[in-house]
Amino acid sequence: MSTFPDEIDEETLNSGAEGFTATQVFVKNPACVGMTYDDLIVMPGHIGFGVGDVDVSSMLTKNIKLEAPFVSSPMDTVTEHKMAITMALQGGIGIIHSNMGPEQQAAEVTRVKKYKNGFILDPVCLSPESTLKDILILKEKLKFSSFPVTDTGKMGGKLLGIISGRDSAFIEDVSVKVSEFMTVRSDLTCAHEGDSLDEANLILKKSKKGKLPVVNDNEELVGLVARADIQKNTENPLASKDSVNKQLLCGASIGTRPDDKIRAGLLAAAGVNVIVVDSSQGDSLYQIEMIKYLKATHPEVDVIGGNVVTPSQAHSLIKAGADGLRVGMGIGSICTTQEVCAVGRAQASAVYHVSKYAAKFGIPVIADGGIKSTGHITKALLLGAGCVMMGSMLAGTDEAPGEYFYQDGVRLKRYRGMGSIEAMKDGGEKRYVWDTACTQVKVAQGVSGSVTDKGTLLRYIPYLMQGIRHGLQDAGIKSVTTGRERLYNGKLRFEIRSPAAQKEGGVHGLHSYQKRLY
Ligand SMILES: NC(=O)C1=CN([C@@H]2O[C@H](COP(=O)(O)OP(=O)(O)OC[C@H]3O[C@@H](n4cnc5c(N)ncnc54)[C@H](O)[C@@H]3O)[C@@H](O)[C@H]2O)C=CC1
Ligand SMILES: O=c1[nH]c(=O)c2[nH+]cn([C@@H]3O[C@H](COP(=O)(O)O)[C@@H](O)[C@H]3O)c2[nH]1
Ligand SMILES: [K+]
Repeated sequence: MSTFPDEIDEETLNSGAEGFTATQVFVKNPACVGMTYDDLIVMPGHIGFGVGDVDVSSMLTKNIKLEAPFVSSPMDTVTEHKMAITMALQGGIGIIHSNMGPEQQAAEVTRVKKYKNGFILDPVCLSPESTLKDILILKEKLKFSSFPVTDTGKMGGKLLGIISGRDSAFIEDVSVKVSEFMTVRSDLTCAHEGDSLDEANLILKKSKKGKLPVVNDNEELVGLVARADIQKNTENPLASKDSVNKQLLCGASIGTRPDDKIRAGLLAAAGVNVIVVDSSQGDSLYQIEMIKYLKATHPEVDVIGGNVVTPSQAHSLIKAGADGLRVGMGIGSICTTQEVCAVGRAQASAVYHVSKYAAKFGIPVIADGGIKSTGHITKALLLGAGCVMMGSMLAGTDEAPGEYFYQDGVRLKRYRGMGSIEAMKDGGEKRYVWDTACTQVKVAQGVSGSVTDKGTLLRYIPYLMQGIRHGLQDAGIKSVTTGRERLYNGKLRFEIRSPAAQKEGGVHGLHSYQKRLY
C-alpha cells in the first residue's frame, strides 16, 4: 500500500477543483466583467485554531491600526459625536460628516476627543423656571426622568439641584415650577471635576442615588454620572485611542473648496486624527491640491483620499500624499451615481484592484459602501481592504443621528445619500452655487429613505466582529494580515457564483421565516 500523501497533488490543486486565485478571477477573467461581493464565494480552508483566536485588527491608514476594521460613513444620517464615540469605544472609528458649519463640526470632534468613559458630558438640564409639564414632555421624548437643574438651564450653569423621577411622582399640577420640588444642591452629593470614574463610582455607591452631578470649583455643572451607565460602561479593551493622550480616535470629512482649508484648520485644532477628503470622484486637481495642502499644513493628521476605483486614480492620490484611500463609486445603498453619471465600478473589482496597487506603497484601503452583511465585510477584507466603511448598516442604530419613527408598524430611522437633494439643501447647496451658471443646476446622485431599527451599536458591533471572525476561521485564516498574504500568493481561492448559485446561497424554499441576526 502506498503512503498517504501529506497534501493534495498539484494537478488537483490547480485544476479548479480547489477554486480559483484572485488573479484568475479578476485579472485573467476574459469576460471583462466587473464583480461584486455577491458574485463571489470564498473557498473554505483548514481550521487549525479557535474562533476567538482570529485577529481582526487591521490598518485604517499608513499610521493608524484599528482593533475592529469598521468605519462609519461621513453622512448626516450616520456619523455625529454619538456614533463616533461608540465606534471608537468598540475598536472602530467614526468620520464626522461636514454637512454642518465648520465650528459645529469641530465641536463634534471635541466631544469625541473629550469623551470620558462613563461621564455624560452633555446632560439635558432644566432651569428652576421649567415646569412639571416640561419634564413630562422630556420624559416622553428621552425615556429618562432625572435632570440636573442649573441657573441657566444648561450644562455649564451653576448647579442648583436635581430632579429625579421620584421628585415629581406625586405632583398633579403640571404648572408647578421645578424650583419648588427639586432636591436642592445642599442635599446633593456631587463628584468634583477631575475625579476618576472609579472615584465617582464610589461616591455614587455611598450616596445610594442613581445620578451623580459633577461640579467644578465654581459650582458649575461639568458632567453627570449615571449608575446605569457605569454598569454597562465598564472597560472597552478594544477602544481606538491615540497613544499620546489616550483620547478616542476621531475622523472628520471635508470637501475640496477653498473654504475647506479653514474647516480643516478648526478640525485639526480640535484634535481630529484623520481627515477624509470627501468626493465621489477623488482623482481631481482640487483633491490633489487639498491633500498636498493638508499634509504640508497639518502633518500630524492622517489624510484619506477618495473615492477611487482604479489604480490610476489611486496613483494620483498616493502621489499627492494620501495616507489611506477610500474605494467605492456609485455602489452605496443610497447611490444613484452609476445611473446618473454612467461612471463607477462594481465594488469587489474596485476593492481588489485598488488594494493590490496601493499595497505596493503601504497604503491601506477602505472598502466604502455596498456592505449588506458580515459576509460582505469578510469578502472586502479578503480582497485586500484594510477596513470597511458603512452607511446603511449603521444608520438605523440608536447612535445614529435622528429620532426613530414608525411607518406601517415598523420602527425606522431616516437615511439619505449626501448627494440627495434633501442633504444638499441642508448643506446650504454650496456645491451648486459655486462659480458658473452651469453649476447651479442640481443633479441628485443619491436618494433619501429610511432603514429599520437595529438597536444599539454596543450589541451590533460585537455581532459584526464575531461574524467576520467566523468567516475568516472558515476560510482557514487567522488574521487579516494572513488573509492578505494568502490573497496575493494565490493560496486563497474563490469561485464566481452563477445567479442560481447566489439564489441557493440565500434562504430558499420556505413558506415563511424569521431572520434574527443575534
Ligand atoms: N462614493 C460615491 O459613490 C458617491 C458619494 N457621494 C457623496 O456625496 C457627497 C458629494 O460628493 P460630490 O458630488 O462628489 O462632491 P464634490 O464637492 O467633491 O463635487 C461636486 C462638484 O464640484 C466640483 N468641485 C469640487 N471642488 C471644486 C473646486 N475647488 N473648484 C471647482 N469645482 C470643484 C467637482 O468637480 C464636482 O463637479 C460626498 O459626501 C460624497 O461622498 C456622491 C456621489 C457618489
Ligand atoms: O452615489 C452616491 N450618492 C450619494 O448621495 C451618496 N452619499 C453617500 N454615498 C456613498 O455611499 C456610502 C455608503 O453606502 P452604504 O449605505 O451602502 O454603506 C458612503 O460612505 C458614500 O461613499 C453616496 N453615493
Ligand atoms: K447604488
